[in-house]
Amino acid sequence: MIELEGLTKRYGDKLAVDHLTCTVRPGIVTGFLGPNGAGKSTTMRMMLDLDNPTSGTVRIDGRHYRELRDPLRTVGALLDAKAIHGGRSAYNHLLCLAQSNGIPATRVREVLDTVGLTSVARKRAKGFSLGMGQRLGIAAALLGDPRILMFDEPVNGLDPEGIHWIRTLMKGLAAQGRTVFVSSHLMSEMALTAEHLIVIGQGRLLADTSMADFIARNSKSFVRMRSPEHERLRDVLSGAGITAAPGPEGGLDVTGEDAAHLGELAARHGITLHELSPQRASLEEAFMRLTAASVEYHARAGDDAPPDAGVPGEPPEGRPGWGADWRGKES
Ligand SMILES: Nc1ncnc2c1ncn2[C@@H]1O[C@H](COP(=O)(O)OP(=O)(O)OP(=O)(O)O)[C@@H](O)[C@H]1O
Repeated sequence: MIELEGLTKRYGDKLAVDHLTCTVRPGIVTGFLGPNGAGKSTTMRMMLDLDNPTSGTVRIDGRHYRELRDPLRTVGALLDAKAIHGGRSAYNHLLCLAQSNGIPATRVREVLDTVGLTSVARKRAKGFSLGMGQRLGIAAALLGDPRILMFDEPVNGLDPEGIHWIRTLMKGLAAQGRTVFVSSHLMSEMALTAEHLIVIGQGRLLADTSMADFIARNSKSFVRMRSPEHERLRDVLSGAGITAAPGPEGGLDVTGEDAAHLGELAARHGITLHELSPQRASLEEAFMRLTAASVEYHARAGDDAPPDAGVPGEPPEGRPGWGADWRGKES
């Protein structure tokens, strides 16, 4: 378990991490999300005692990192896969780590095998691809067979097979009762991997909740209906007190009603439906809604607008509708 209490880091005027209090629990994969510059890496560095907090504490299984007798056997971390001695072979890199931490050399072969680098174990790390470097970093994190694992952007540079492999690995480690804490910008991947989420923006805690709850709270779902009898369908819905917003390709988007009820209503009036599909928001949409106000680096010309958040006729809370600025100027 990792416990943060009032964790704060200030760099000059910049408050990189702002009174962060949360707990990363064992037995599940916890995702760590935040826009660029939100303070994720700074938080992870402080967790590993690589950076001193300005105030607040981090406890690893109840202790400060520097009080751990065998840190590598307690916490394994992948922070920066490029932080290796390029002239050393993968085997020697891991052997050095093992020897300086009282870990038997036999473990080096085991972790090389786990990450699929056995065939290149004697090759110098500087010739490794990005994905191979990530695998070597993961091997180093696993070396001490630790109860707690932290991965900063572990899927960076991995191909689809590699991404699938690390997802399975992380879920397997969590299923063994370990604490697994992982940051990633790949939302679709995070949605498949993490059960719990900690989301920060400008150093502050924005959410600490289950994946399902996070998506449900930060997005709205609706039902998309399409019919060759568009006008009749709209009249029937309206007659039943149901408001439908125009959707793409002549569809009608209805919020606040379940698909079965809408289907039955259409059937009672003999209306043919070509589409009756519940639309669930994705983690990416929910994340962009929640963090819109705390994004530090915006792209120009509105490229920071969220994708169609799927909420008919309604802009994300706290921000104008996409194109509102342009429409305002035109009128
Ligand atoms: N050594 C440093 N000196 C000064 N400012 C720093 C330092 N390290 C980080 N920062 C600032 O602190 C803030 C948080 O940075 P951090 O790298 O922790 O964010 P992040 O969430 O990991 O971002 P990304 O997703 O882009 O990796 C940023 O504004 C960054 O510029």
